[in-house]
Amino acid sequence: MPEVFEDAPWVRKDSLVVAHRLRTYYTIKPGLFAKPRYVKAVDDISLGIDRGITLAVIGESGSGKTTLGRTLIRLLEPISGEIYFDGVNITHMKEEELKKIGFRRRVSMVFQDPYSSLNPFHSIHFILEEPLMIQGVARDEREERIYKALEEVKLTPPEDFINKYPHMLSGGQRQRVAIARAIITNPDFIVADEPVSMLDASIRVEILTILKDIQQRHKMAFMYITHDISTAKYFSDYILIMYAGQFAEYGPFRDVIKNPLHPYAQSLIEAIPDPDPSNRLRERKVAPGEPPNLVNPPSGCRFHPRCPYAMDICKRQEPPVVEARPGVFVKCWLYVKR
Ligand SMILES: Nc1ncnc2c1ncn2[C@@H]1O[C@H](COP(=O)(O)OP(=O)(O)OP(=O)(O)O)[C@@H](O)[C@H]1O
Repeated sequence: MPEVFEDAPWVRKDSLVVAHRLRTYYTIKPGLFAKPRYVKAVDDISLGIDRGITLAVIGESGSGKTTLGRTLIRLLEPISGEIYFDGVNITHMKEEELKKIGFRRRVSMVFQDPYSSLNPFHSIHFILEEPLMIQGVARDEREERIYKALEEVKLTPPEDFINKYPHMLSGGQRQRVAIARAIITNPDFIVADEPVSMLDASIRVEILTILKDIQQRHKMAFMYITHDISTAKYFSDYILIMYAGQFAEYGPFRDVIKNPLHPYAQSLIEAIPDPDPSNRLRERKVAPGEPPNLVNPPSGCRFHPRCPYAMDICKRQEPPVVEARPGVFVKCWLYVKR
């Protein structure tokens, strides 16, 4: 049996990407002499992602998904907890060390906005060549890899695209270039942060299919961040539902979607549009109210002010994470045997 963390038994220690009790806070200084305050954007998250596996991270806007993704690839430094990548503790490594161990080559990110993520003054050729030059890849090999990456994202024939500039491409084509740039260094782990939310609905599936094909062909670990569960179904193996910077529910994707346990997960999943027209008038329970302020989150369970099942203990004490069904972990007092 692979070893798991005793206090986070859903996380295998030998996964490619491991986060253990991760906390990332932003510091805000309201004035020169005022005491700093902290936005608890990621507050005690543990997860593991294996090679060839996609974890969908779902939650409302402001729930800490982007902060989590950026922390895992060390664009941010956590204030506590640990991050392991391929067995190496990278939690507080300096940039030079991260480069030295090849971490920067082995991870990459696809951002939400294909309009601002590509430098408008650089040609597609340069955008794709730059990461390879930084790595010291020889010229002939660079050309070969640029062509291959464009073919992988189905921008073919590549000659039609390499000399173009981002403004000459559609939103979908730009996002394909962003994906090509993300995969050109052959990473082992990709964080895709809402990669299709700014694209026209008609091309979302196409882009998601490209991502899925690439992820499977190269057996990458993949983190797909979205607030839209219906897009995650295209390729997610596991799902982590976050609420207000914290863990709500984790488990196999289909299992959780079919039978969510956390009241927040239930309200999110109930809110997915139903393709069956006969169900369109069915009432859907979306949790009323707003997500909390993460500077001063509610006591106890952070979801209690919006929870239809809130009990006294939920207001007073933070719930532990328990295995409510085999393989499905929930941070909710409803499932704690007392
Ligand atoms: N640089 C920053 N400084 C201070 N607070 C920040 C910063 N970036 C994000 N936050 C806050 O941290 C919390 C989590 O934000 P984050 O962007 O990680 O959430 P998210 O779930 O990805 O939301 P979205 O889907 O809107 O991007 C929010 O309250 C946000 O306002």
